[in-house]
Amino acid sequence: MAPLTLAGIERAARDQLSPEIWDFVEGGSGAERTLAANREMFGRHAFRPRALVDVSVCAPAVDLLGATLQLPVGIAPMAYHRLVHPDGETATARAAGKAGALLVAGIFASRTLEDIAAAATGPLWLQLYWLRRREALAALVERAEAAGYAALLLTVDAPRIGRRLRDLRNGFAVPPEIRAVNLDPALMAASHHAGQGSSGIAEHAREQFDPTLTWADLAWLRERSRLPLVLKGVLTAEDARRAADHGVDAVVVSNHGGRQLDGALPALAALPEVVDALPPHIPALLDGGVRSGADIAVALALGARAVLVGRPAFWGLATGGEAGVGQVLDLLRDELEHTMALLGRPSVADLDRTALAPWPV
Ligand SMILES: Cc1cc2nc3c(=O)[nH]c(=O)nc-3n(C[C@H](O)[C@H](O)[C@H](O)COP(=O)(O)O)c2cc1C
Ligand SMILES: CCCCC(=O)C(=O)O
Repeated sequence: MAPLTLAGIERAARDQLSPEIWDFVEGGSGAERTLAANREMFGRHAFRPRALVDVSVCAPAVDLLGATLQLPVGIAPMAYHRLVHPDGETATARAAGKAGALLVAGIFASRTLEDIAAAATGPLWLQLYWLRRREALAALVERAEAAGYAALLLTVDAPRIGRRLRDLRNGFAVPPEIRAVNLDPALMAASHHAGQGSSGIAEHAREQFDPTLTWADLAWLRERSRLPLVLKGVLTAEDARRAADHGVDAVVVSNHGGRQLDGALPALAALPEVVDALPPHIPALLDGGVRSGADIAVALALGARAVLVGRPAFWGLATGGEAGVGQVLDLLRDELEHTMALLGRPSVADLDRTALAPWPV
């Protein structure tokens, strides 16, 4: 029987992957408090269903940066999809396209930007980290534009890599056959060797990520590209206002799936203050702990335009390649439509804060 929940797909994925790769995918930083809290926050909300509403058609489509998403879901940027399946990002792209979802390809994609774009049939964005080697970034931006990427997403919560204790214990390094093929191998060498008490990922970031990045640097990206700019990793009203002041086109409310600052606000808890601080024309997306269609409904009701899912896409990819990612997205769609119907809110426009109450116990 097909899995009935994402948790079922998660269990199957665990059986497929080596313990080191499983820990890299599932793990958070520090005591994993933020990782756990991302999930727990969804349980703090109760739905306030309305009766006697015609719900014969439930339509979860939304507009995002000029495109229509049939499903208000994107696949969060994740490094190295080939860690969990030999097809990697092209399989993810095909599945996202079929489901009407967005794919955010990562700067550390293990397939070329051009191959991913060729496989994509829906909206596609490229995620960037602020590399010291700015000419490598400039080259990626140029390639992304030429290949038809629709937006650039800059991740701003990772001036260095969080203390991911599982990876440190495992001495995690990216296996040599899996490569960030869009970057010069010399730039990526550190990722493939774990130093004493470190991980390849952490070493690589120490060497290559530029922690001097500030708001003033956004102009550099703007000068090189006319693509919309999205910031990922905004958790406060202050930063939301600054993003708006700097002409950012959208933000992702995110703590990087609990992998960066442990103890940081759960993403869902930060969402209302960010939404309230942004002018209405700048959408906020949310990621971290979204594991069901009901979770998506909660995020939309609190003002998110769409959500991103990270780990669940890897569970699907690990268990069934393109079809597995498709299964994850189809399940999310079924659950979301089901929630909208029983909640008496058949369109996304009906999903507002009146749909929720604090869980009463
Ligand atoms: C294995 C893995 C790799 C990731 N790689 C990146 C990355 O390269 N760039 C980035 O901005 N975020 C990265 N993230 C964070 C995701 O984009 C996203 O913020 C997070 O996974 C959302 O939480 P969720 O996994 O609970 O859905 C990664 C997350 C995971 C699990
Ligand atoms: C240097 C690769 C970082 C990938 C990442 O962002 C993550 O694992 O969360």
